[in-house]
Amino acid sequence: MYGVWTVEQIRTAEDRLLAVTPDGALIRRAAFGVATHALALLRERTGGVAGRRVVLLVGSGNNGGDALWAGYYLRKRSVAVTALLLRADRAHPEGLAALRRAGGRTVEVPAEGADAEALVSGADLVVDGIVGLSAHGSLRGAAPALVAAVRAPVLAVDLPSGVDPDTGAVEGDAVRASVTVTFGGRKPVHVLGRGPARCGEVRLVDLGLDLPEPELRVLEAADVGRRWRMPGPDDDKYTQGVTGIAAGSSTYPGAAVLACGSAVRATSGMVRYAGWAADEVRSRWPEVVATGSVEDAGRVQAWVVGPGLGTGQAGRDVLAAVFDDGVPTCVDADGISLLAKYPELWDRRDPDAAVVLTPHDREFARLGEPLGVELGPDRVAAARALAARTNSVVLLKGNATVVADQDGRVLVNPARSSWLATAGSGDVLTGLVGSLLAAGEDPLFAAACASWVHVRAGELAADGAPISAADVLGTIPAAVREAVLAAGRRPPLHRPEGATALCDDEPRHG
Ligand SMILES: NC(=O)C1=CN([C@@H]2O[C@H](COP(=O)(O)OP(=O)(O)OC[C@H]3O[C@@H](n4cnc5c(N)ncnc54)[C@H](O)[C@@H]3O)[C@@H](O)[C@H]2O)[C@@H](O)CC1
Ligand SMILES: [K+]
Repeated sequence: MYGVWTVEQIRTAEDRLLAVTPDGALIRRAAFGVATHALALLRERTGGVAGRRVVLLVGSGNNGGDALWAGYYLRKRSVAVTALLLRADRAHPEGLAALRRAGGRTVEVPAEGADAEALVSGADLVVDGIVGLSAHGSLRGAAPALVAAVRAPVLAVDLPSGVDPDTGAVEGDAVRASVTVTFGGRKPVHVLGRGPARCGEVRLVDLGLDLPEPELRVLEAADVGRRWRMPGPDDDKYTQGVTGIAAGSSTYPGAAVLACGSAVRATSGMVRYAGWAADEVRSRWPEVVATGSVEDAGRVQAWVVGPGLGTGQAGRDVLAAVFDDGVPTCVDADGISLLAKYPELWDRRDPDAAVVLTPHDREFARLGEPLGVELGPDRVAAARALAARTNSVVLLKGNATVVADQDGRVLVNPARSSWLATAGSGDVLTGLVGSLLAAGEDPLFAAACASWVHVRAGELAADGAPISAADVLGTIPAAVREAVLAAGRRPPLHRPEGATALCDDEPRHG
């Protein structure tokens, strides 16, 4: 798990450190880190560094100062450095002097006697020091044309210019980097919105900042693997948590089949189905105990309700019956629309039983609007507000998934590809959330671990080509296995000490 700090948190910590460090020491520390990563990139892409052409795009603040100082360090390694000054009158004076002293070339933009765009397109590496933490809005002035002329990999200083530091939003022209070198701690731009796609690989340079509790956290494979419920020698199908799925209809049986399948694949606990698609579920997943109604379903430790349920009276009755059961519940899709349409359903909910809501943007708006919660560009704030207002965990789907709980804790799962944007994908996610809730997981982590496995299973299934939601079901065990192994956990085979451990569903020989 790693932390993500807001721009304000980082600035406060930087100011405290600046007050007790010699003038310019911090910026040189940051710039040295940039230069180190730039050298590695050059070596990787061109096989060397001496004589390679690096162009610095330099804006008016300390971000440009970082780039200029990095240029100074690159000159020490005989790199040919040209700084394009977008605001020559406001370029960082010490950085500029240092680069010139070391033999770097500086060109004012618009360039006199030099074609700035040609310089950019002839570079082996471009360093983006246009704007950093003080950025507002998209690229402007000469910057868009220069950025469009780039042919080489871009190393972004702190963040890709043009991307909003606190939300990752991109509203116009913005840099697309191969590598982003950031300082002190990761910021929201590195994990939210369009940020991850624009940042490329994010590398962190330690500045020795004394940081508070992070605003957001990101789960990694090992965090998910540490929490995943694995059967022990005393477990049976009931003790691992029974997941109930109330989804699908005669019109939409697929939602039921997918949600059941994902719960079946995610844990070895039992799965019950209640609804109008019992025949379809049984024929696809014989291990599911399928009945026609929630009342007949038998005991479950958590419910999934909503996908394919419809938004009429019949769906309303199903949601009411699920709430009456008083167990942790994941409400998705039509379930969310039902809550928006029949707000009195909230009264049926046991306030002590966790609810996880998994809306996409339109469902969020439908539910949030009457409650006075708007979905603006700050998706973290929106998810937090809806979680507090509904006393629930809110998993807001999107390019980055934001999971917030009623206490203000937030976990983010940045997307690494977009293959999961396919029909039925949400049903798979819901089944995962339900199975983790049934296993007794903390609802915030149930939602976030489900999202991690969902994204990873999608990546494994896609492997560079389009996939169906059913394909994602197939790779859930591989994603779980990856997480469990990353956590260094022994798969549950109960083999004698010293024997090679295999996961249960790996082929065994001999
Ligand atoms: N505070 C510190 O000691 C440290 C700061 N560091 C660097 O300093 C950066 C922050 O520097 P600054 O606060 O000076 O500000 P920036 O360099 O981020 O921005 C400078 C100015 O650019 C202008 N600007 C805003 N949006 C723009 C846009 N879209 N296009 C063009 N210009 C725009 C604004 O007038 C802004 O004040 C960090 O991102 C980091 O790179 C690092 O050197 C680490 C240490
Ligand atoms: K930048």
